[in-house]
Amino acid sequence: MPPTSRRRGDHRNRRPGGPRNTGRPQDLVRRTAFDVIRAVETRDAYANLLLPSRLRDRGLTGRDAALATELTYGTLRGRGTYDAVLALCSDRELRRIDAPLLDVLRLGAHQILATRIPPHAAVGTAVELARSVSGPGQAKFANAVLRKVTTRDLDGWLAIVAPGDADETTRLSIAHSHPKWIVSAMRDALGPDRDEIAGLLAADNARPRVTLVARPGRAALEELYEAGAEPAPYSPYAAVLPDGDPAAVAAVRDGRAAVQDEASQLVALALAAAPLDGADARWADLCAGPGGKAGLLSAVATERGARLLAADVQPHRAGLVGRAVDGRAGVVVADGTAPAWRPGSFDRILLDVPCTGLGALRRRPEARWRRGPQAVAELGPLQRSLLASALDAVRPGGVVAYVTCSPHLAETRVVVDDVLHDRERGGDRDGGRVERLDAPSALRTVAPGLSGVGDGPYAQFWPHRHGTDAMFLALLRKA
Ligand SMILES: C[S@@+](CC[C@H](N)C(=O)[O-])C[C@H]1O[C@@H](n2cnc3c(N)ncnc32)[C@H](O)[C@@H]1O
Repeated sequence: MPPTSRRRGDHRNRRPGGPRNTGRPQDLVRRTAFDVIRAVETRDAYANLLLPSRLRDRGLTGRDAALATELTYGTLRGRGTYDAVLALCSDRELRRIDAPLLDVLRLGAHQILATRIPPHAAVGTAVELARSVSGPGQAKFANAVLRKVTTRDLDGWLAIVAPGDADETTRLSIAHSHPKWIVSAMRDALGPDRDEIAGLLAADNARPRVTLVARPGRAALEELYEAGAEPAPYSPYAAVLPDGDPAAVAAVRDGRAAVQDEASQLVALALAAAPLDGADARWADLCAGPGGKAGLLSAVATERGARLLAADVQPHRAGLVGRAVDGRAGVVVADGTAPAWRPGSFDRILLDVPCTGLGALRRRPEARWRRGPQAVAELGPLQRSLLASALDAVRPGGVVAYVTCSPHLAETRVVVDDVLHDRERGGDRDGGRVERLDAPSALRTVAPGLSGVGDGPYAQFWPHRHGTDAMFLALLRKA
């Protein structure tokens, strides 16, 4: 299949010289990376969802697929650093360069500065791509810019674009390719450990290991080990797949196991382990789509004689939850802020609210550029409303786990503290007192070796400490 499908006779928007498939796999690899990068920019596509289908469509497998993946992810992640370098190497301001050509330059800069591809090959293939995308004149321009990039290695460029005497936020932002607002937010979230910020930002740029969950009662860890997985450090149901395709593991294909970050497993397991007096049969997951945590929680609930109700406001995502729980939970399309259930209906509730996803930057390479700080403010009212509703929906003595895949304080402790403060003041809801349980202790009951998640009552995972996403957990018991 050609790199870019085009209807026969459709010459609209055709640029001089391309696109064309020369038949060389290396061209197809770079063209595939480029097309995914463009789709991320122009169609708000997600690289981790689009890339696998593009690889399949173009028949790229093995080393070619691995290279296309590295080039796509690396270019998207490193954009902040590469743009700073390209700005010095171009006699045109970056904002005056056509967006597709700028992406070719970023792809070239990534190959020159962060891969073992020989510089002349990186420049040559990028210039060919520029010719195909933008025409011969722009190819000359790309050649001039990228040849300048080859004059230094990455450290040499960093000494110029992110010098030691620059303001710290700017320096970290360029050196680790994170927008400045995220650097500031991460440093605030680290609090007293703020000197770990460089390690955290570096961890965001590292390829995450693939962690699997063996859903209890449905798959055993031994089955995953036999398929090449290795023991994982924390979760009793986790295994790490060092290489290979998770879809090649039979248990994953059957839905008895799944790809799931260890911190995501542990927050669900901590909810299940939180101390509770009285009835313990009705569990709920009020923001369940696409069903990762519901898949685990429903399996644990089934083993414990409890039943999970999993809800999501989006029908499509509720459908995915149905696949993950495979009959072990009720699944409904419901708005968690306007619940169809009566107050006090549940003994345990998982509330994994929509958030900026700043805790999962390792797995979503484009996410850091997609949203600005206003996204945090926009999500705040929904997060507060969902938590207030969840506290209404849990019975007195029951427990709510408030979870985010973001360490941003305005999405984590500030939301919890605000909602509890409102309830204490009487608010317009039932006003019952809420106790903050010690989340790190609850986590240690399921992962005894776990440390570094904070002194409580809240718990915060960190990629640079735990090799997991930066999940936040608050465990709240209604009096
Ligand atoms: C962070 S995701 C949950 C991830 C999920 N727990 C998992 O482990 O796979 C948040 C989910 O909340 C859903 N959501 C957003 N607003 C909601 C609302 N008002 N009521 C219920 N679900 C909502 C979104 O559709 C999304 O699927």
